[in-house]
Amino acid sequence: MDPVLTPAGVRALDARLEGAGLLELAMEAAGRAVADTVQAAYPAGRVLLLAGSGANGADAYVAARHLHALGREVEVRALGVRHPLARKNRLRLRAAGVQTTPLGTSPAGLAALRRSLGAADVVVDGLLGTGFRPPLRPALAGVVAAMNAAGRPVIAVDLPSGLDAGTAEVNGDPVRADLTVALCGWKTALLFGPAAHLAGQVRLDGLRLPPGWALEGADAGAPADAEVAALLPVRAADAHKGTAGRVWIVGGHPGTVGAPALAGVGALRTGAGLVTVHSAAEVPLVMPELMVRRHADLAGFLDHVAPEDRPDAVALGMGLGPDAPALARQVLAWEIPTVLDADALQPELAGAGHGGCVWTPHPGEAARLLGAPTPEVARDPIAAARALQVRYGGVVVLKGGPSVVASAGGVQVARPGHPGMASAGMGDTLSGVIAALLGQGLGAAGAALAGVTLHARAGQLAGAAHGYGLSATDVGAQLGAAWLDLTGRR
Ligand SMILES: NC(=O)C1=CN([C@@H]2O[C@H](COP(=O)(O)OP(=O)(O)OC[C@H]3O[C@@H](n4cnc5c(N)ncnc54)[C@H](OP(=O)(O)O)[C@@H]3O)[C@@H](O)[C@H]2O)[C@@H](O)CC1
Ligand SMILES: Nc1ncnc2c1ncn2[C@@H]1O[C@H](COP(=O)(O)OP(=O)(O)O)[C@@H](O)[C@H]1O
Repeated sequence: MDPVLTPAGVRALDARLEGAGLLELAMEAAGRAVADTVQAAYPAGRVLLLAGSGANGADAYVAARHLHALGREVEVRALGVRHPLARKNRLRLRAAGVQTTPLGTSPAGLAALRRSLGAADVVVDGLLGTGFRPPLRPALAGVVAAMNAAGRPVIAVDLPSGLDAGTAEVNGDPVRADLTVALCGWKTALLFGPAAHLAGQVRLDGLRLPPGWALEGADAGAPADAEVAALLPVRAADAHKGTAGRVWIVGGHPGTVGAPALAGVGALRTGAGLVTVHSAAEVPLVMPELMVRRHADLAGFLDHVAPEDRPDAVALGMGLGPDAPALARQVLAWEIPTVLDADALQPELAGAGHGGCVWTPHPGEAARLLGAPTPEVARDPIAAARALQVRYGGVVVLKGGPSVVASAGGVQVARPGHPGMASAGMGDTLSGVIAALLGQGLGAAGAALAGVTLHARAGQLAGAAHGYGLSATDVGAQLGAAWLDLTGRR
């Protein structure tokens, strides 16, 4: 599990590393990782490294030393040093034979910088990392503008300078990186929204930490594929449809009858043994394996389901219309594993969740549930998911690219899917996927995390064939392959 760290989490980790005498080693590993990335991605040509005065700059000095040792032509332009390890690593760099040039911010200094940028084949941005507090001071804004105008490939150390690590929002005009080497953990800015677009391709590297060190102070965890795969059920050879999970989909309303059908496909393709769609509307039979039942009085039907006839899991709300909250209350009273989606995501259900339920809002629905503007949700999806979980109970999946799963046990950020998934019906499929996993015995948090991961993987597989023409049906068709892929059996 990789940690997702806030700036405060980084400071706490810093203090811990320093206390253990490991900070210098962490910096050495960080700089080396940056140098290796430069070498792998841009193996030839002149490297310009820009070093700030804090530890981010120190990492750049270390990277310069390693690149020099690899035989690369390096130029280092640096601000004054404030951090003791920046001073130490600058001395080491000089001792290794590389002189540094002051990074001036006056018109003459910027002109010199532009000449250096013009002569560089790749630029390393080690100006500002997690110690940056917005807004960017005007003196450095000129430096960043020159970097962006130069059009050279940029590799950022930890995060692009001018990005506030703790938010997905972009203020001002930060460095636009092609690659970012994240150190010791992910940051919100590297994962979500417009901030993440500025980081380019992100790879996590640096010092291997003792287990739990970074996670202890982390805002969230980002699980590896193997950790998610371990959650998936393994079916006995003599399993039958009655033991593989009986799932009900409750949704559909005139005009939105496709939504429950897509959820049904999602459930079938995620291994549910028996899937029945219950609707007040006429739902199309998109797969003959689905059972579809139309009810003139859906509430009355739910009222009269005997406990022994209830399914193993329910997904409710997809295209269900205005009666969704009342119907949700009926099903929640059964206290069986339940996914609540779309029309069931209403503020009046605050506090109605139980330990077996999963709420699956997208940012707009999350904003409605929190009574907050959507940009506030988008700014910090981890905080929003956590707030939703506290208010609604159970487990919350805040959907997006990537999705966040919040439970009483903590918050996890799943792997992202494919941008082609930004199309109608994708969330409906996901609700069926999660319900199928609940029906196969996973707990709510496990089903939510495994569900969004399978769904995202299926999106990637289908996206490779369909690009932006991706449809929820295409994603549904790849769910089985995604399962095999995630478990390494493909
Ligand atoms: N444990 C880990 O994860 C490890 C982390 N490591 C590294 O440490 C980095 C964090 O280092 P850090 O804390 O020294 O801060 P950093 O990002 O260099 O910035 C500080 C400088 O920014 C300046 N500054 C601030 N705001 C500004 C503004 N608005 N506009 C302009 N300037 C502004 C501020 O200036 P001052 O206020 O001092 O004048 C100060 O000089 C992290 O990103 C990673 O690279 C690795 O070494 C390995 C282990
Ligand atoms: N750009 C993207 N990258 C990755 N996944 C995405 C992206 N856009 C949307 N998704 C995924 O697609 C689904 C969209 O859900 P939702 O908006 O509820 O769709 P609908 O209501 O039309 O069914 C979510 O699971 C989300 O994670």
